[in-house]
Amino acid sequence: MGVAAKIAPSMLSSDFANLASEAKRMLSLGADWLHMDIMDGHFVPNLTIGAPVIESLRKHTTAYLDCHLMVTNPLDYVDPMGKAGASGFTFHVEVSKENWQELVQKIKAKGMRPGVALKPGTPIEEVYPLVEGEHPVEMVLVMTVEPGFGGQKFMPETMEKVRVLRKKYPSLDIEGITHIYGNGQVDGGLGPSTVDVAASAGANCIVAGSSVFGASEPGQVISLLRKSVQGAQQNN
Ligand SMILES: O=C(CO)[C@@H](O)[C@H](O)COP(=O)(O)O
Repeated sequence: MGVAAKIAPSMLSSDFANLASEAKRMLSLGADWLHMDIMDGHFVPNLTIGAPVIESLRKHTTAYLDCHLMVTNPLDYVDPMGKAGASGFTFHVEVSKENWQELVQKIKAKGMRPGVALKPGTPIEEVYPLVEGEHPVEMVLVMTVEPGFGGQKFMPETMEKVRVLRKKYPSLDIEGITHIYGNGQVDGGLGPSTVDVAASAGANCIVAGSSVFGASEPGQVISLLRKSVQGAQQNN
């Protein structure tokens, strides 16, 4: 049995004017996590939400808020995001080469779960020290599109990274160890037609925005994504 499947609708594709009700709708349809895309208009060419919005949403839900920080200076966001009630804090390896150890320790001290993300062009080797460090990250987010926007085309070539990651860290599939090394998460362009590829490569956390929010029956998409992860784990 593999690491538990986590289906995380990307709230970037929701109606931001009705964020609390959109969040509740997703949870009632079976979502495990809510994926929150924090963008600073600098690390990526788009500007979305920050700690004040997380704080507002937190008043309406106890759900796991899986925050993906697409920002140039993640360290500046640790305190505000912790105070706001973020659950997971995933920063980008490309901007954290010098200070990831400090970052991880501060994220944990604020009661959040640290994760590291990498862009499609970043070699997977760059996250190894963070997974194996004295203070390890608990999730690796493999971007399957260039960060910045929802609704982009899935890049299948990124799947090799997921495969390598699963092979290198077989303990990822052992329950309990999960909470030390955590999950392999994939983000971007994932919908019913691409999830099987990601799931069979070893991803167990599935972030999907446009395919969930754009569906006439989003609950069916969430359950299909989950079945894909569970099916792939049974076949491995
Ligand atoms: O991080 C990002 C984009 O930068 C993602 O969270 C996307 O927003 C996922 O949305 P879809 O690709 O599924 O529409």
